[in-house]
Amino acid sequence: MPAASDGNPAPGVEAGPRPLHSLWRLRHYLRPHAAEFGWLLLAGLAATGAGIAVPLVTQRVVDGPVARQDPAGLLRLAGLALLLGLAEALLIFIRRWVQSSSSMRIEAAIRADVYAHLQRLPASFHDRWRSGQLLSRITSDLSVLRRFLSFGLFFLVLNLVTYLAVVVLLIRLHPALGLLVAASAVPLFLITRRFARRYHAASRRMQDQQGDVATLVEETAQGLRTMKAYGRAPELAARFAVDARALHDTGVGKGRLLARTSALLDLVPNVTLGVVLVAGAAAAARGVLTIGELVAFVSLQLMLIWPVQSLGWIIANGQEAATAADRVLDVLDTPPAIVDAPDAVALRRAQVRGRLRFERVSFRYPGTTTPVLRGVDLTVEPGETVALVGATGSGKSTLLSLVPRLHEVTGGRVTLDGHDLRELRLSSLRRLVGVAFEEPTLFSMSVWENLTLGRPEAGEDEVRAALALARAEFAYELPWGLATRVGEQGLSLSGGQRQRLALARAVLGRPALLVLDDPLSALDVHTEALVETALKRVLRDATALLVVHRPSTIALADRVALLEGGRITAVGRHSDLLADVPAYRAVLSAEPAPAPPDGRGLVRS
Ligand SMILES: Nc1ncnc2c1ncn2[C@@H]1O[C@H](COP(=O)(O)OP(=O)(O)OP(=O)(O)O)[C@@H](O)[C@H]1O
Repeated sequence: MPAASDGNPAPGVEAGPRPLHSLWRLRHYLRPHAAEFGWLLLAGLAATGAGIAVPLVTQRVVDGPVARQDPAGLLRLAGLALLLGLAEALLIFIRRWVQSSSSMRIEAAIRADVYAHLQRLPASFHDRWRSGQLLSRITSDLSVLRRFLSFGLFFLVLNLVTYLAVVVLLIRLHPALGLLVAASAVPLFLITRRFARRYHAASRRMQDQQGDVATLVEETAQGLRTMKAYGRAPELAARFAVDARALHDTGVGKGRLLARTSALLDLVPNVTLGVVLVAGAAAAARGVLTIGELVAFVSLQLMLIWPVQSLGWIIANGQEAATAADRVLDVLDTPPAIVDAPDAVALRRAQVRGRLRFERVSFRYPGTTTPVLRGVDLTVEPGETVALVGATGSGKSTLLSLVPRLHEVTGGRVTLDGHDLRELRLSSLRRLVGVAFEEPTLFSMSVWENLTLGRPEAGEDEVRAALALARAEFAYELPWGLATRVGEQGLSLSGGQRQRLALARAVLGRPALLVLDDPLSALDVHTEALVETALKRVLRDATALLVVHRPSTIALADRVALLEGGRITAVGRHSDLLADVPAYRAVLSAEPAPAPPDGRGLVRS
């Protein structure tokens, strides 16, 4: 669900005409565990059977040995009742043992699939979805599903079977009273139907609100420093209070709904029991029913109280599971728009010369009407470095993101050595392209793991070379060297250090294409000069497209392309463009111009 509607699902979703449909669609996760579930159900049914048999034994005790004053018969039947009790306890134990392990495995399997699917989804999906909503789907929604699979579903079947079996026995014991008990299912059905509808809507609302709260907490944790620095903590706290209050209110509403329904569900069997006691006693007085039969009837009827009482809880659990399934399927149903073509080919590094061409490329972000790129033509020759220059928001980063196919062109094509990128296997393409984004994201893992993200097989020498190239040897000085875990998003490192590690990651394994979004922006002048020298060496081997914000970085490029209004309006050597293209001069003079120490940068026009 897109951010715009997160936490505020469409009424159609709330009123979901087939809330169980989504649950049913997840049935294939149960299939590998069908045998376990079969045994589980068998054990449960056998335990219930043993439980139901006890009142029937009691009937024999009352009408037999007790009436005839026969101690030997009494002992036999008491022994039988004891055995039935033991069997029931043992079967319940076995059921619980099996139950938890299989449902945990199912939860793990769904989680693995959702996670894998999230990784296949295009960047545009993640642009639109709030991370907290994804987080809550992959954690709390899956726990809800597990609870349903391990308890709700099981008890739903078991209690229904118990109910039917007991009602049949009751009708056999006394048809009229038995039918009265059977008729009590009608109000139960009406109560539960109404409850199920209302609870489904409340569950969806609550699960979406949980996602909103998770999003807010996550954003707060991520942007804590900015928020504090701007003194926005009170506003955030107020926003949190509003969201948390809404979540609380929905939770309380749900609780009340469940409580009201449980009270009604309680009432029905108890009223029926009262009627049965009176009518049963009258029947026993008339001799239509033996005392033993009356005792058995009432004991059996008491066995219905728990299945009926638990009905509210089971339906609530089922509805929550149905909404959880809805929400999980929201993700799983989103098609991974960027996938391998059926006949996609893999290119090896050695086969690639590295001629990158944009041919009449257009691009529009999903859900927007204005194209960001419109008919971009640009060729980067093998080994050449082209710098992209353009006003902020002109689409430079967007253009770069088309190379590793993070977004897909909406018109025209991008080719590598004449191959349309869409004809290449994604895995192959992404190994050929080294990328470093404007925001150098590092993950909560070791420096080594961060560096070898795209090339897990990289050896020590390659990593050393990449670190040297990016002037990131400081990594060896960290407390545990390359095994040092960098904090969440690498916050324990400085911006410049993070950027250098991200650069080392991009150049690791000498990719054929380098796509760097302002690779030197966070470096101080001294480090920038060092990295620049090193980068020049890397850039000699690779075809590179760089987004450049700072005039000094243009020194890295052989040619510069000016991006304006979604088109490349000028391409050439920096000095030529500077002399001939006023728009180029204007863009550069608008950029913050550091004074490069060696005067390589631009003279402001
Ligand atoms: N995920 C997105 N969804 C919709 N529009 C987007 C998205 N990302 C960027 N845009 C829009 O596309 C345009 C180009 O953005 P892009 O980030 O490519 O520009 P840029 O030239 O790299 O900017 P900057 O120099 O500030 O980094 C902008 O108008 C931006 O608002």
